[in-house]
Amino acid sequence: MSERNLTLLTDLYELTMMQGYFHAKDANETVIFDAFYRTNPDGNGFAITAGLEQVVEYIENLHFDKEDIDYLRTTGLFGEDFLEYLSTFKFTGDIYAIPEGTVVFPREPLVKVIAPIMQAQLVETAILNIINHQSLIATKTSRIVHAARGDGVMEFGLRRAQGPDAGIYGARAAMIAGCIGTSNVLCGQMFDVPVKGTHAHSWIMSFPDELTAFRTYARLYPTACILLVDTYDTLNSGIPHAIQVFKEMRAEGIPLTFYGIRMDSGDLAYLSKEAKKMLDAEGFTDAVISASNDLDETLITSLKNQGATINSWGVGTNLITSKDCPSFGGVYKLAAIMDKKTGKFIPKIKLSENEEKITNPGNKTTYRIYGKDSHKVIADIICLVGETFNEDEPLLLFDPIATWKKTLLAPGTYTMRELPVQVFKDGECVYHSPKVMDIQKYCKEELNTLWDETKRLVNPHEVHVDLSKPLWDMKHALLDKYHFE
Ligand SMILES: Nc1ncnc2c1ncn2[C@@H]1O[C@H](COP(=O)(O)OP(=O)(O)OP(=O)(O)O)[C@@H](O)[C@H]1O
Ligand SMILES: O=P(O)(O)OC[C@H]1O[C@H](OP(=O)(O)OP(=O)(O)O)[C@H](O)[C@@H]1O
Ligand SMILES: O=C(O)c1cccnc1
Repeated sequence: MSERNLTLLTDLYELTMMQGYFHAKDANETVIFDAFYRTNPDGNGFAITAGLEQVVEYIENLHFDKEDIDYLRTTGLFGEDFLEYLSTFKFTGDIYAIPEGTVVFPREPLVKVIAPIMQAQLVETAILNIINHQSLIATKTSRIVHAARGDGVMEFGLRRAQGPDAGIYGARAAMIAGCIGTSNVLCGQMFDVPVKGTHAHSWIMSFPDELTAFRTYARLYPTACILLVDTYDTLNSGIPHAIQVFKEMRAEGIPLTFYGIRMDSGDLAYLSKEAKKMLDAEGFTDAVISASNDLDETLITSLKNQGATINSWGVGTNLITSKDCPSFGGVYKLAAIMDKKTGKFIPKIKLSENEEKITNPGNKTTYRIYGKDSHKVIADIICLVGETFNEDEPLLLFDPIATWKKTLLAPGTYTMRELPVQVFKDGECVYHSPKVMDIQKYCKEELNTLWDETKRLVNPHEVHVDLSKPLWDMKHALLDKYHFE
């Protein structure tokens, strides 16, 4: 997969603009673009950024093959001199990004591209496509995992994903955000993540009777024996038959290490409580009681509140498609253009009637501020590259819109961490993507830095993302300039 050439995975306008820059402008003009999003998906209090490894692969493989150029010629839009230029095209710029699995908030540059304008423009679409998709699924998964309150959540969505890529990379994002395994075997192979599963109704239906189906499965997979109990009658047939098989295994001295039932229909709260009683009565107190059937964070929360005894969750459709929030609104905006004479960046701003949509200009970075004792996030601050902070001095934070709202952090009460890292330098990758399970561990630590109030699923407490005074001043100088011009 890493060999895939995704160079033409772009919107046509990126290429027509590129050709325009090639002819009409200095094609080597260095610019800065920021990829960021404006609103957390699903009304969540944060997002989890994901997809950087695939962005790195995309940038590393960026080149126009002969077939790509031949195809572009057929559109009739591009001149031979431009097509000739494309034949030697490669990415030569710098990229900074917030590592995968990090908790992020609106307006923070997740990826910053500093490159000649033709290169920086071309990569817009693919970067957004990759980051938007995986960050969406990672954020959705973190909500589902949160609702499960420590129970394992398995990703079962491949059959319902919007095509193979959404299945593979969605499962990757789900693993980053805390699933304990995926049913997607290709994802397991590609990213070295645990693959897990039970069996389908067809297994039961293919045998003359349920008991024989269960016995056969138990003999084949005694150490991972989760039996699907709802094919015929959960309480009167499925669970009694499962118990009978577990008893037989016990009598034969087969260790019951990981065993239990899965329910895929009916009232999961009622059925799980009944199942627990029946299993406990026979001494199977540690049996797994797993459930699936169009689950999501709301249903899992409801089932928990109803006292369901489910301790393992299989979630497919609603997770892999992020069904109730199908897009992550990441955008890619020009933030600065380098003045060739001075080598300094000239900040650029996109105006809007909607204050939230006015972009933050300049060459920026983001710092996270933590309470020194609590180690929890206090706020984030977007500032200009080169600004320095001293944790032994007071730090004044102010709301960038309602500027009278201020917080003064006393010296020694807070710590700061810069979020983005350098990923490409002069076109060379200088970043090593961690393994997915290591990103999952890091993501868990990240979630631990949030107060519960920010993690709640409905009306979470908002973490403020402020601007430093120099950035705020720069932004407002530009706003004044455009207002008066
Ligand atoms: N106690 C419960 N409280 C809230 N929702 C539940 C409860 N039990 C099940 N559900 C959810 O209700 C939805 C419909 O469940 P239902 O029992 O109707 O499944 P079903 O679609 O009839 O089953 P089948 O797969 O056999 O068609 C599913 O999303 C399921 O997860
Ligand atoms: O419900 P989801 O969250 O999407 O989880 C995946 C579903 O896929 C399987 O069902 P199957 O495809 O056999 O269809 P079913 O819904 O009719 O059981 C499984 O039994 C789950 O119900
Ligand atoms: O292994 C399972 O139980 C499974 C896998 C995919 C979809 N539904 C269930």
